[in-house]
Amino acid sequence: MGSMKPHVTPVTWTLVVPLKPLPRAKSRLAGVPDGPALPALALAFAQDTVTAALACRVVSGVVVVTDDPLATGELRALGAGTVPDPPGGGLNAALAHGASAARAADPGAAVAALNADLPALRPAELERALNTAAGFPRAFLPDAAEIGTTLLTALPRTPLSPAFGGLSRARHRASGAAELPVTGVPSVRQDVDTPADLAAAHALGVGGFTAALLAGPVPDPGR
Ligand SMILES: Nc1nc2c(ncn2[C@@H]2O[C@H](COP(=O)(O)OP(=O)(O)OP(=O)(O)O)[C@@H](O)[C@H]2O)c(=O)[nH]1
Ligand SMILES: C=C(OP(=O)(O)O)C(=O)O
Repeated sequence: MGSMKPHVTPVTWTLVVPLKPLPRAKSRLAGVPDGPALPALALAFAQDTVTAALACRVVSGVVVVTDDPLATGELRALGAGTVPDPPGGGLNAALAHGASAARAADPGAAVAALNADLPALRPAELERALNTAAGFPRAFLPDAAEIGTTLLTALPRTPLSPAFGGLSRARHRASGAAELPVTGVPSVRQDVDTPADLAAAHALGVGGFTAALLAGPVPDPGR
């Protein structure tokens, strides 16, 4: 006798992670007194993001889009693939290029853009967000500040159509993407742009690369 459970096709995802050249990254963290150098911090965030993403059971691969030579080597060493930015394109062109590269390698790939600044990312929380996203052609997760986006997903044969930057939550919603009805995934939403974000990520628990850089007291954003 057959099971009464509905048949659910498992979806595995190729994640596309954009990363600016490290010397230009994380400019809004510049106010942290006595903090680690910003390029080192940006690399550690990306290393922790990629490590957690590759440990997620529903992630089949990670493609980092970056022009940074140091980050390219370090993230490939973790098991990510890398592609350079298309010339002169900016963030959304980089993401579209990464999604194209993923689908050139696997035409049936489900793809998702994930920010590189999620140092507290937990594989189990990412899995819950992605499993929820499997129910929508295109979907997104707003960032902790509720105005931006940390994750944008597209099922096979659906264009990713990224519209990141600034007030991207409203832009992604207006584009027809579903806002993911998932709660309890703070680590997927906690991007780090400001000293206050860094303290919030630290409270959630950051990965090993970022923790090593932050060894010692966390800078107090109110100081
Ligand atoms: N490949 C690529 N990634 C980008 C580009 N612009 C931004 N990113 C990445 O996109 C994500 C969000 O970027 P932003 O918030 O604009 O930049 P940021 O370096 O995180 O922070 P700020 O310098 O403080 O604005 C981060 O993972 C960035 O590294 C780009 O032109 N190319
Ligand atoms: C680019 C974005 O992120 P950030 O908050 O890092 O600017 C965004 O949220 O669309």
